[in-house]
Amino acid sequence: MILKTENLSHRYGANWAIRDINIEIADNGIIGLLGSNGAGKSTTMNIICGALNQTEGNVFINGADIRKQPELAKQSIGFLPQNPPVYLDLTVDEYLTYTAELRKIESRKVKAAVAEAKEKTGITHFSKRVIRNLSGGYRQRVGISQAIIHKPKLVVMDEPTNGLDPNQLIEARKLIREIARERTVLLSSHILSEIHLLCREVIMIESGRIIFSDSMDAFNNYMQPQSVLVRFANPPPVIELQQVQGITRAEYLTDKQARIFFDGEEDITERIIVAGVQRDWRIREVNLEKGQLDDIFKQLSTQTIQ
Ligand SMILES: Nc1ncnc2c1ncn2[C@@H]1O[C@H](COP(=O)(O)OP(=O)(O)OP(=O)(O)O)[C@@H](O)[C@H]1O
Repeated sequence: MILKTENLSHRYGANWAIRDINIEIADNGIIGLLGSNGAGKSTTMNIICGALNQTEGNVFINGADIRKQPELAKQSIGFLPQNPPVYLDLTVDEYLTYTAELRKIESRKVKAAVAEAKEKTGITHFSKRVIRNLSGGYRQRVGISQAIIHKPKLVVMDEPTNGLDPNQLIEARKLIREIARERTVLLSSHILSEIHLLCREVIMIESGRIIFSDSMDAFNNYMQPQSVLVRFANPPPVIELQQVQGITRAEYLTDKQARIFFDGEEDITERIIVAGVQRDWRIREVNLEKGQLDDIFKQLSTQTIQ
């Protein structure tokens, strides 16, 4: 097991930020920690990485208890915090050499480790550049370099794609995917589509509790289309629409356009069109509505389905 948390709970003063977070990750790939601002993502990640002491519960990294065997546990984990801890006045080489030493990499192996981390993140050509003079995207790559310099089995990244411009975003996703080929990446985001793009599994956290934890495929089941927007030139009454097999409910949004809800019928558009032709509804437009990501987010946030 690469990561296991047992009933992880933390409070700041009197307020619980997270309660009973249980996570088990056994395989390589990208796992997403999804939650809105203040849901408890950073708290969870900081504890997993040993940067914050939990109030209750346990964290095991590759079998080692982060509290009882911190050095052993930290050999298997790399961390990219929300604000990467890069020293702006150091060059890339100086900074990575320093982090390699912090990671207790043997001195004769430091140079090779720095070179490899730079190569993996595509920053070799900036080796002598002072970090202050790098763009945000490249500073972040330096942050990722320090997170992988000791070749950990698990890399934790707190909102790694936040604040990047569209080009940097594409590059960052590519890099994260490459890094995850040989290890596990646990990354957080408050953006559903980001998790959707990158992750094999998703853990959703809201108000400090896990409300969903399963594969991205299982999550996608919540995004099956459930409604269809239909525009008619000759709109029928709702009651007539509801006579079509599979339609559970219908409502008019304008005098010509209706939102029609259906239940598990894959060929619903065909049925509507056939009925429309038979009954002269004169259908002008049919659009399947996939459950909006934000709707699912709200739906899951208000019910516990784990
Ligand atoms: N140092 C702190 N002292 C007191 N309360 C805190 C502290 N850090 C976080 N909190 C509170 O704990 C809760 C969880 O915060 P956390 O930063 O873990 O959430 P998050 O999901 O990472 O959100 P964000 O994306 O905004 O960082 C929030 O209610 C937050 O206000």
